[in-house]
Amino acid sequence: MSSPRRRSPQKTVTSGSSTPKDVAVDVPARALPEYAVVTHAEEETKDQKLSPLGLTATPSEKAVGFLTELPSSGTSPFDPELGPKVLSPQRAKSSVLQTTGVEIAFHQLSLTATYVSKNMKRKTRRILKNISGITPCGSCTALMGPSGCGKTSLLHTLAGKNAKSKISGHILVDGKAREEGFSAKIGYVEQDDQLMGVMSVRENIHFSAELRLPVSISKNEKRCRVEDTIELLGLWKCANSKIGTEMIRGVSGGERKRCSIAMELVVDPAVIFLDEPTSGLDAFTAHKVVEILSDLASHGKTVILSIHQPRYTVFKLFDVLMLLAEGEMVYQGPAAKGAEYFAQIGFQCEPFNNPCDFFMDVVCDQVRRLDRQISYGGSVHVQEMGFLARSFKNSAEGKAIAGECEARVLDSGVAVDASRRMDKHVRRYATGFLHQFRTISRRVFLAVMRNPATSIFQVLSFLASAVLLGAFFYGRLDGGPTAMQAHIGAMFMVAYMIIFSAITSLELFIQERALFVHEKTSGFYRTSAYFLAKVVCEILPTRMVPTLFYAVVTAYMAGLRTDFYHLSLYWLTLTVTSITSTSLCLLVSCATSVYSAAFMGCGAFYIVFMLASGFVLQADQIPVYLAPFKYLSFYRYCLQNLLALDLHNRVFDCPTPEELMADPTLVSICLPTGDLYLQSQGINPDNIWKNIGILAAMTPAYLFIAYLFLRSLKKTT
Ligand SMILES: Nc1ncnc2c1ncn2[C@@H]1O[C@H](COP(=O)(O)OP(=O)(O)OP(=O)(O)O)[C@@H](O)[C@H]1O
Repeated sequence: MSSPRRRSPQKTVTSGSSTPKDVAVDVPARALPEYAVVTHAEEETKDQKLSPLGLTATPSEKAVGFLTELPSSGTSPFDPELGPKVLSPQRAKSSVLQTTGVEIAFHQLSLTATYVSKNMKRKTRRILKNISGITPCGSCTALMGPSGCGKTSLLHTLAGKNAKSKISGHILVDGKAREEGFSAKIGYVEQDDQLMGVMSVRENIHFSAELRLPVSISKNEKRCRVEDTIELLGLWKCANSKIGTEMIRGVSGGERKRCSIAMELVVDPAVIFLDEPTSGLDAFTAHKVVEILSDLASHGKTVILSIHQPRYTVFKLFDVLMLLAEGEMVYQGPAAKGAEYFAQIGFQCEPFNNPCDFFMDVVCDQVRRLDRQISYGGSVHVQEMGFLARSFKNSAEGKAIAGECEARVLDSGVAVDASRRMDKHVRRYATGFLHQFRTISRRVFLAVMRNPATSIFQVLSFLASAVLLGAFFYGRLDGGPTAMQAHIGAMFMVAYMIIFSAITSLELFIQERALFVHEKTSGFYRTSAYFLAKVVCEILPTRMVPTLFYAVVTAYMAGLRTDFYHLSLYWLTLTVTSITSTSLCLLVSCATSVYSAAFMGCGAFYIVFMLASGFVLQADQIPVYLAPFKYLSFYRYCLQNLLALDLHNRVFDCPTPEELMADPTLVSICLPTGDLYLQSQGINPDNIWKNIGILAAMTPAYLFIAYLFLRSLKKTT
């Protein structure tokens, strides 16, 4: 695509196919939408319109001023389906459209991230540079700009989701500092849909309602809200369909996105933030999604979204456009007036060019030239650097916005930088710990049951390995001359399989990590409630039940002791070992989001614990500095128990020297009694409960460290 041509300032917009390319004519833009300035007197009439969602608009409190020029209603010239629909009056009273939006103003807002560079040096980077802006109440504001210009960072900052970066400047909500509990008033839709794949659309929305609506709202009312949201977003056809996972076919991309919006809308927020809600959607679906958002704005909600180069029919739906480049504001105002503004500063939009493509060409061209000059080591020409940002700052529009923002800050009396301190308190939970724990537990339990990887495959894989192990040792664990070696080998393998099978749990948490971070930062629940529910409803049952099958099958097939005492202690030892090794996996998966790193980390721990167990190398052969691992080795405690249970009071028929002479294949480790072997390894058969106690005590220690890691998980910006 060619670079946009910069010309001397003109106040007109070129238009029409018959107009020669470079001639400016005085006609209103051919494809720019008609805009109507809304006054309070007209508002009543405007609010009677039927929106594309089919709702009768509720009175909205549109701000007055240049930013309130809202698109007039009307059928899209491009899409006949977008015309008004007639609906029953009941739907006009949707329970999720009760809260009207708020105005968000930000003044001199800067964001500086600290990060560790490739050469391990601590560096800082200014992502947003002293920008000011206003998103009026009941408007649909689009943040546009090239990749990396700071759209997501601005969304995060306004939503109070920036946990690590340094923020300076002011953020005002309806002219006041963001108050405690601001997060309860907003909805934030991430770029990647954060939904529970094994749950249905309705269940996902219900989960959000259960946790984010106060307990004072009755269950019935919550259900009504869920149904209203489903109705409003046109999700009734797929309401009972699962979202979908790698193994379960689910709903379409557009339905997923609408479900994500529904999860936020169900709490009736005043503001909805959306990070690139159309990414990955086809043009028609993207249009439908933005149409819904625009409609929510016309019903009073404040909608702020980031978007990449939308097509014109989508662009027409935006009320306010904020164009960013390199962390600076290069245009802000009515979306329809963008082309006019750029013409004023010398960039002319060609006839039939999509204004969005044009804006992006202008901005990207500046960024490209900057990049080129920087990468060739040349100095950046002062005129070019920040030309667009400077032009906007000096323009009448830019000055008007800066003036408005400053006036709001002065009126509010909020001290400088107060917003950063306040960010720590914007999150407040709508429900208590017990309610959160119950609701999350229900979801975790359902997810475990519905996910074949945690339910049927888990049991089948334990059964399969038990049958295989049993088959190898079938008939070998008698009291014959070679049996002792077989007994030791069998116990060694049983412990090995139980410990290494825990690695399957790594993936489960890593997959859910982004969902957890989203829900945590959106104020769904406390980390502790989530963590406890995960341990009680996922880790415990998915380890206890399969190990029961494993214990029974291996004991009977291999010929271990199967009386109640021995079998139950055998199962208990395997269960606590499995839970402990799974806790270690959880710890590692909380510490890193990279699956291969977590796999290697866990594998390394298991190997070290095996080597330090005293069965591979004798205890006194382990280097002193590695000796502490002996005490942490759950492999050691598990194997000691398994051997004690199997070999204590067992007698072996060892070959005599004569028999060995006659049949050299009988050469093997053989002691006349199992107790002699236990003694040689320093295993006390009376320590079975002690070992189980030590294994059980390790679990909370690992879980506590995992919980601390989980608590520290935050957004990276
Ligand atoms: N924690 C951080 N440390 C260092 N740099 C960061 C951090 N967070 C964001 N950035 C950088 O800040 C810039 C803006 O990031 P941001 O995600 O806001 O851009 P964006 O406009 O949303 O991009 P895209 O459209 O590609 O999603 C990027 O160059 C990004 O690499």
